[in-house]
Amino acid sequence: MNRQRPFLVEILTLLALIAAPFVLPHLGFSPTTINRILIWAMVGIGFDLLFGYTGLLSFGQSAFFGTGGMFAAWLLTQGSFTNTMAALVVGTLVAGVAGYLIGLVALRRSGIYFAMITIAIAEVFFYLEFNPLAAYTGGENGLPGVPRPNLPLGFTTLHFNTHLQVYAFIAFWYFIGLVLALRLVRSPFGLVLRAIRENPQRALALGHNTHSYKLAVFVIAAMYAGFAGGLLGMMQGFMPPDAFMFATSAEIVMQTAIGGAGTLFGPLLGAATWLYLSDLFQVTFKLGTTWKLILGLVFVLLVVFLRRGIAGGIADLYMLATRGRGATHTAPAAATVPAAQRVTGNAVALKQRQSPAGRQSGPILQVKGLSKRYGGLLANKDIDFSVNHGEIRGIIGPNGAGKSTFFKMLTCEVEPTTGTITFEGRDITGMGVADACQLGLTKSYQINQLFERLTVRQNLQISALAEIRGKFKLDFLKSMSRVPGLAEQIEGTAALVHLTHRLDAPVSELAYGEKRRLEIGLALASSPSLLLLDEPLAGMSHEERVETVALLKSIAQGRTLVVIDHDMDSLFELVERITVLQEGSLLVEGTPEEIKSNPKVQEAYLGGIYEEVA
Ligand SMILES: Nc1ncnc2c1ncn2[C@@H]1O[C@H](COP(=O)(O)OP(=O)(O)OP(=O)(O)O)[C@@H](O)[C@H]1O
Repeated sequence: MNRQRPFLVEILTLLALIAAPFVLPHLGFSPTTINRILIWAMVGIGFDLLFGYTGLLSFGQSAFFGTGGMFAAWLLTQGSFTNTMAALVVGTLVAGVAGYLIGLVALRRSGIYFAMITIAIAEVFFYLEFNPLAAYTGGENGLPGVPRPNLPLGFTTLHFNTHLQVYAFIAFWYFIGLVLALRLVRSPFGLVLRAIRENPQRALALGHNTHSYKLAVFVIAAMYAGFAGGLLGMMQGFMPPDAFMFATSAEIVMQTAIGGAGTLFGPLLGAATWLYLSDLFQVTFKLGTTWKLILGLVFVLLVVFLRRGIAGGIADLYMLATRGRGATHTAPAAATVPAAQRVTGNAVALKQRQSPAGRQSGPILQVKGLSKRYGGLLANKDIDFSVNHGEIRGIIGPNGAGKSTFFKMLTCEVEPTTGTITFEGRDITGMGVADACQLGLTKSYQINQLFERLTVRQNLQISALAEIRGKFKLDFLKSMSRVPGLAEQIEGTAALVHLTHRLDAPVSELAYGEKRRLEIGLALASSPSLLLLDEPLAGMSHEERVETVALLKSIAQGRTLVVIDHDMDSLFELVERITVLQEGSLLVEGTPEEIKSNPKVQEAYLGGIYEEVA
C-alpha cells in the first residue's frame, strides 16, 4: 500500500493525531488517558522494534523508561535545568547508555535466557531506584515538581500548560518517533533486523554481524523508552517510582501483543485498548479490585482470537476487502510457468567478486591436516584438500562420512580441532562465519535455511546487502532503493535461479523445488568467489533434479564451486574432479572416470552399487 502511495501512512497518522483530542473524549477517553496512551505507545514503538521486528523479547523496558524519566526529572527538579527539551534529550541519552551496557550483557544469550536476564535487570533497577539512589529519585515518593514542557526557540519560548497543549507536545514527539521507526523498518538496517528474527544463524552466515545489529536495536528501544519516561514526568508534573516496576514492562509486552507485534501501530492500538478498558472498569463501572480479573479475561480473548493483534486483524480485513474487489494479483506458481518463458540464467550477467590479489588461477582454497572431534567421535581426520580458481569439484561419501562437517569448517561455522584453512592466500582458520562470507566464501545448505515469512526479493536482498554494505552499518534512515547496485544484484540472482516471476511471493508459499533454488540464490546473491553447495539436489523429484543440474551448470560458468551430493550421475555430469571421503578421511581424488573405475572407491565406498547403476 505504502510503496504505491508514499507517506500515506504518515499522513493518515498525522490526521488521526490532530483529530484525537477532539474525537476521543466523546468516546469516553479522558485527556490524561489520551496523553498516557501516546507515552505508552512511544515505549511500545521501541519495544516493537526489539520484539516484533528483531524477535528479542525484553521484559526490561521499565528500567529504561524509569532511567530516562528519572534523569530528566532530576535535572529539572534538583539540577539547574530549566530547558525541558534539553532534559529530555539528556535523559534519553542516559537511557541509551544504560541500554548499551545492559545489552552487552543480556545479548550474550538468546530466547528465554535473554528474556530472563532482562527481568533480572528490571528488578535490579527497581531496587537501585528505591534504595541506594533514593536521595536522587525520591524513593517510593518519586520526584514531584517536574515542570510542564517548554520549547525555547531563541526568539521566544513556547510553554505547554493545558491538557491540549501538553497533548500537542507529546503527539508531536510521538509522530517524530513513529516516522523515524517507519523509516528504520523500511531501511536496509530494518531488513537485517527481520532476518535476525526469522533465522539468526542464516543472517550471520550471510555475513551480517548479528550481535551488533541486536545491540543497536536494544539501544534504540532503550532510548524510545527513556524519552517516553521524560514525557511522563512532564505530563504528570511528577515522576512516579512505579515507572521502574516490572509491571510496567509486562504492560508494554501485553499491549504490543494485543495491538499486533511487528506493525509499529500495534503498541498504540494496544495501549489505547488497555488504558481505555482499565478506565472503564475502574472509573465508570467502579468494579473495585475485580477490574483486573475482567481485564485479564478480555485480553486472553483478544490474544486468542486475534493472533496477529488488532493491527493484524485490521490488515487481514483490508486484504479481504481488496481481494474481494479483485485488487490482489497472485503470482503464478512455478509449475504453471512454461520453462521456455522462464528467464534463463545467462540472460542477466551477475556481478562476480574479484580476487583480492587479482588472481584468477592457482588455488583459491587450501586445507592442511583438517580434523574435527566431537567428544569421542572424529568426524574429520587429517584432511588435505585444495581447489583451484574456476574449478568445479564434487565431494562424495556415504552417510556420516563427514562431508557436511568438512563444509562447516570451510565456511568457519565450526572451528576445526586441528589443521589450517587458507582462502585466497589468507589464513581463515577460526575466523567467524560472517567474516568468511564477507571474504567471499559461503555455502547453500542441505536443509533450507530461508527467511520464511519474508518474500523471495527480501531474502535475496538480505544476502546482497551484506556484500554491498559490509558486516554492520547504521543506515537506518536510508531507503532500500538508494542502496547502490542492490536492484541489479537481486534481478540478476533471481534470473539465474529462475525465480524472477516469484520475487514478491512470500517464501512460505513457494513449492519445494523453488525453495531449493532460492537456497542456492541466497548464497549466490552474496557474490561468492567460492560457493559450496551442500546436497543441492536433496529431496528433489527426477524432473526437478534435471532442472537443477542445468541450473548448476549455468551457475558454474566463471565460478568456483564445490558440490556435495549423493546423486552420482548428476554429480559426475557436473564436476571436473571428485574427492571421496570415507569415515572422516580423504580416501581418493580424481576425475569422474577415475573415480568410477577406482577399485578402492567401488569396494570401500560404493560397495559395487555404482557398478550396478552404471
Ligand atoms: N554437532 C555434532 N555433534 C556431534 N556429532 C556430530 C555433530 N555433527 C556431526 N556429527 C557426527 O559427525 C559424523 C559426520 O557427520 P556429517 O553430517 O558431517 O556426515 P555427512 O557425510 O555429511 O553425512 P550425510 O551424508 O548423512 O549428510 C556423524 O557421525 C555425525 O553423527
